[in-house]
Amino acid sequence: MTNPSGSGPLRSMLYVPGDKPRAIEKARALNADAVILDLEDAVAPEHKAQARENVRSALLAGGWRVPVLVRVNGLGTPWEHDDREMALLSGASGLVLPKVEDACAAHELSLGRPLWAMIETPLGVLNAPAIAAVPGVAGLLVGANDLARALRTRPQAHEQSQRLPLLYALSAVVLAARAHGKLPLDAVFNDVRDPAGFASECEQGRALGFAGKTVIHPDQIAPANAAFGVTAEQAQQACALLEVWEAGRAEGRSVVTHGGALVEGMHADEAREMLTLWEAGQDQPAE
Ligand SMILES: CC(C)(COP(=O)(O)OP(=O)(O)OC[C@H]1O[C@@H](n2cnc3c(N)ncnc32)[C@H](O)[C@@H]1OP(=O)(O)O)[C@@H](O)C(=O)NCCC(=O)NCCSC(=O)C[C@H](O)C(=O)O
Ligand SMILES: [Mg+2]
Repeated sequence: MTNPSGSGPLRSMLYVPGDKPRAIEKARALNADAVILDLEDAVAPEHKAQARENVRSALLAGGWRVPVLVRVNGLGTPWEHDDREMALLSGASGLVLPKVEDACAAHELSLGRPLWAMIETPLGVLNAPAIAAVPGVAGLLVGANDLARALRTRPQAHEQSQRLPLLYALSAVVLAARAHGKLPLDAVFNDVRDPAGFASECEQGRALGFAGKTVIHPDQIAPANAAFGVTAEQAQQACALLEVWEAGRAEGRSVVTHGGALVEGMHADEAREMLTLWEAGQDQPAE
């Protein structure tokens, strides 16, 4: 799925701690489809002010190839006002607001810049449809660490069943976002030294309907881009399906078969969407 604040895909969104200037500089050359400069949970209270200045400098310096969002501290914290002002005045592509629990919070921060609402509390999940409906909200990001903590679930204890304790919430976020034409982005995978686990979680996220994945380490970018992107083979299959579909339509048919399987209008739409994503992916630098 493509990015509402730009034209590219949003297969991967990389969190970068605002208090790590080296990581911020490194992020410029990485192939994530968007970068989130984080002022919230990755930054200790005593480093908040310095992190805000680092992020301000990085934004004002410019030269970013992809949208750069700022995750501000939450409403009601001592830092939220200064974070928000800095992000808006320094040219951030959008804001990420943590722990959004209702539509009012999203309205409050909807200031003409795309807003990405994090759903990471039980109330946030229950109110996700109203939050997604706020016009300035571009998408919903799942915060599975905070959510698991708040729900007292243990997703890791269910490795074989793949996030079973969170499945209801994950699907609720996808449903809410999709119902309002917004983008759902899957949660981070904490173990940066477990590529197999990460790939498997990406596959699950894609199957659930997420448009992409939030990531925390450079090594997670390429696998996320692959999992949420379109392969050359898939693009070829989409072209072949569309050929069969168009030929059927020219004969006045609205149902055809391709490789023995039913093809209707929604399958043709899906194939067109895949080709759009494929073409957008071709504009990105090679992995
Ligand atoms: C997870 C990490 C702490 C791992 O750090 P470390 O072991 O030091 O990583 P490496 O030594 O493998 O790093 C290799 C090089 O890559 C750079 N690097 C690492 N991470 C990033 C990054 N995110 N962006 C850019 N560059 C990065 C290092 O600087 C090394 O470079 P070099 O020095 O040139 O060799 C660490 O990866 C990290 O801090 N990740 C981000 C953590 C974060 O942002 N957390 C907050 C967002 S997630 C969240 O809050 C969850 C959500 O809210 C929820 O509730 O679930
Ligand atoms: Mg969180």
